[in-house]
Amino acid sequence: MAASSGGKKLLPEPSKGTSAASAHSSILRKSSSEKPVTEATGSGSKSSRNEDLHSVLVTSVLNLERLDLDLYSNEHSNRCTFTGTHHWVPRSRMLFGGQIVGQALVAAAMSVSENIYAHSLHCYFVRAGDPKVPVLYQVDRIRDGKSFSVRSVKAIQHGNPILICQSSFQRKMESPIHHQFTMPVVPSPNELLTQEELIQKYLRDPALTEKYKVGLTKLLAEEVPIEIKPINPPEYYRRVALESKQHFWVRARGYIGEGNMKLHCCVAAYISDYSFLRTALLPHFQYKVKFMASLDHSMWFHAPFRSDEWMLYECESPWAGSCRGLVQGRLWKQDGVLAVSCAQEGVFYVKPSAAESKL
Ligand SMILES: CC(C)(COP(=O)([O-])OP(=O)([O-])OC[C@H]1O[C@@H](n2cnc3c(N)ncnc32)[C@H](O)[C@@H]1OP(=O)([O-])[O-])[C@@H](O)C(=O)NCCC(=O)NCCSC(=O)C[C@@](C)(O)CC(=O)[O-]
Repeated sequence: MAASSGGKKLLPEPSKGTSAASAHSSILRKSSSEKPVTEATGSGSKSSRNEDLHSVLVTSVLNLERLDLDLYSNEHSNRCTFTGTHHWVPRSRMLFGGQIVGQALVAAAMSVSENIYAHSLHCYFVRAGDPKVPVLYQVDRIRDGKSFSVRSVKAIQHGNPILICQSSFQRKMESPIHHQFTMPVVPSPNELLTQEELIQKYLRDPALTEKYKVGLTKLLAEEVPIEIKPINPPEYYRRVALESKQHFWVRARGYIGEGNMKLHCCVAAYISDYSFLRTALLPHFQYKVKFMASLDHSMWFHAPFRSDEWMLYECESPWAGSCRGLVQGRLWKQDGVLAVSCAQEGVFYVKPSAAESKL
């Protein structure tokens, strides 16, 4: 059940001084009781996706259990992970950064009132997360002002912080000052293959070497809870220096439903870390990664969006050096509205790669 784990309803904590009764409904509960939504266009046509399907990101990966005031655990979603509902754990075997960021935002959002929304977050990944044990999320209520509230969340494992995340929430406010860049012109999602279809296409290449067949088959077996449609994906076997830019359409698998902006922000936090850092590696095909990890992750939420509808993820890396790389991203709605901006720095330790062809 999206709204509870172990039977406990996940209610945002009553802000101090107000009774639990006035606490707002869980940031998860609304989505599970919502009627299935029609497709992205909202055209009222019957959804072409399975209407009983809930996004696994909502029903487990971002589903926290309340242990005490401002203290949560992801044990339930971890249990799901260990009961075979596999969630994406990167090949680096560290706990996926996007999952910890998304869960930290869920925990922070449960401590603020319903009528204010996340507008930014800034995190540091200070230790590698252990996918084999639960994560505790400790929320510190830094300040509640008239228009803004600030929270600090510590994600803890084995008694040590693995992530520190500051987030800020704002009451809805209108302003005459507004501008945004123009969305890049790219093929629409229905003109493109999914990541899985692309891998199937590569695997049908009779000239592909066994080694790459094994790697691609492993990639295909990963149950990534995100649907991805790369735009102009590099030819898998071509070994050329590419510009440090990539675009792909992304959306959460399954539906989440209208109107639960806090939840869509948490899902976008998960999605934004997928393949983000690799943008900085695109020009450097002649090196093989020995170790790679995100050091920090920042997001700014500009306008309402649906993380279960196709969004264009525009990623670029303006700089890399000193074993670090900076990546910046923009999530665009299909109607051209800039919904989210992201930035992240990562650490890379590399070695020259053997100049073997994949064919
Ligand atoms: C970032 C650190 C590691 C810094 O912490 P630190 O203590 O300064 O770490 P370090 O620089 O001393 O070395 C850490 C490890 O890097 C390797 N290493 C070290 N130097 C070299 C070298 N010259 N050449 C090759 N390898 C090297 C080596 O394995 C070493 O491990 P150790 O030997 O100490 O057990 C720490 O703060 C940390 O682990 N933070 C958490 C990072 C994290 O978990 N990020 C989120 C997950 S990563 C992610 O989700 C993105 C990803 C990976 O999925 C991207 C993607 O897949 O697309």
